[in-house]
Amino acid sequence: MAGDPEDGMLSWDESVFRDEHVFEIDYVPETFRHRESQLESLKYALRPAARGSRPLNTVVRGPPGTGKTTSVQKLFSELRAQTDVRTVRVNCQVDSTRYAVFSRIFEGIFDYEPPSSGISFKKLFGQIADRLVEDDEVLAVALDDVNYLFYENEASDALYSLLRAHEAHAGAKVGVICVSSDLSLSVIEELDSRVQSVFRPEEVFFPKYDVDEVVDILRERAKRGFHDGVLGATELDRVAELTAESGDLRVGIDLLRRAGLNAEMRASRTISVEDVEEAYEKSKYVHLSRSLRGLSESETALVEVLAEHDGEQAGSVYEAFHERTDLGYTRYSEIVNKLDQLGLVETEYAEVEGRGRSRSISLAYDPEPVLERIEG
Ligand SMILES: Nc1ncnc2c1ncn2[C@@H]1O[C@H](COP(=O)(O)OP(=O)(O)OP(=O)(O)O)[C@@H](O)[C@H]1O
Repeated sequence: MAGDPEDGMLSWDESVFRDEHVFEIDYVPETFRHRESQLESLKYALRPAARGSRPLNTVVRGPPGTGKTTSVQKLFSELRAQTDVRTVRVNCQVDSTRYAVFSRIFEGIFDYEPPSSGISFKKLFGQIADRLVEDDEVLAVALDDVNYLFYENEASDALYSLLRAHEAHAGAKVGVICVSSDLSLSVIEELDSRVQSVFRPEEVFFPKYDVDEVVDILRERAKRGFHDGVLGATELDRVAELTAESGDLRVGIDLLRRAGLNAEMRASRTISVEDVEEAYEKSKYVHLSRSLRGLSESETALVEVLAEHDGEQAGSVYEAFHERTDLGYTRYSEIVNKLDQLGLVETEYAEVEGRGRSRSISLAYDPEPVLERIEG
């Protein structure tokens, strides 16, 4: 009977979870191992700020889910706790224009949002810089997922303003950490030459974790999140194997949570390999879900049209897109480029008899999981 501790079954008031929150996306882990050298390099770049000087600009690159954001957040919170350095992290997936980036910085410095209308960029920028000079404070800005600024063609303008802050406003000390998870993007080369001439960043690379590192990190997480004995070594190894396939630690964390829920569904006190395998059917799409969440309405519309017209000619895709959104070919092409850079679609130029070169577009995923996530 359920509830009898002898039969390994969970009763209603029991759970496999000690603390389910540790498997949530925004949880900042207490233990953060295997990123020692990257943290050292970032500290080196930020150290001048602690002395009241401008920090070194830095470009951080690495595939998704390799601890880039967590590293920056850890160091920023240390700086806030121990120094007067101002730190602002901007999520460029959400704030993907120069104006939006500076609005977020304004909010970070003044603790309230800038007026939503009628304030020019110049004024916004001026108020931020004046405040820094007045308070004699150094500002460290992390442009997280900076690749999104590139997709919107806003990266050069945003960086140019940040990098030249001290010229436009004497005494303003600003350093920038650009974080990119798009390895096909060479951050420095893609910037305008006027930006390149003032941008000589330190570079820090975050490689994928190997299987042993994943086991080590997830074991710790499981210890905090599950009760003793819930996750065995074999099951943990399977989770790590599946995680290392993509290299994204988020997959592993999501796997642990879902496998735990599956075990509870069976009213079992322990997670089985089947619970893990079943969980993977959903967890393997963690990256897809994240990419879809950051899309605008018209970008989502194109993904949806592609999923519905899977395998059809580019021409009919454009027509269906135009019908749904009323947008023209130029905007359509721009969106295709962005989805391509995000890895959501694959494009290929091919000779079409009698019509010259044309671009074929296909989804990088099966249509069903894509549609499920858009509709859900
Ligand atoms: N060394 C580590 N120890 C413990 N947890 C980690 C470690 N590295 C990453 N994580 C966890 O993995 C998840 C993803 O990490 P993070 O967001 O820092 O990755 P990222 O490289 O910034 O990813 P993206 O480029 O997709 O934004 C987070 O939940 C974080 O807590």
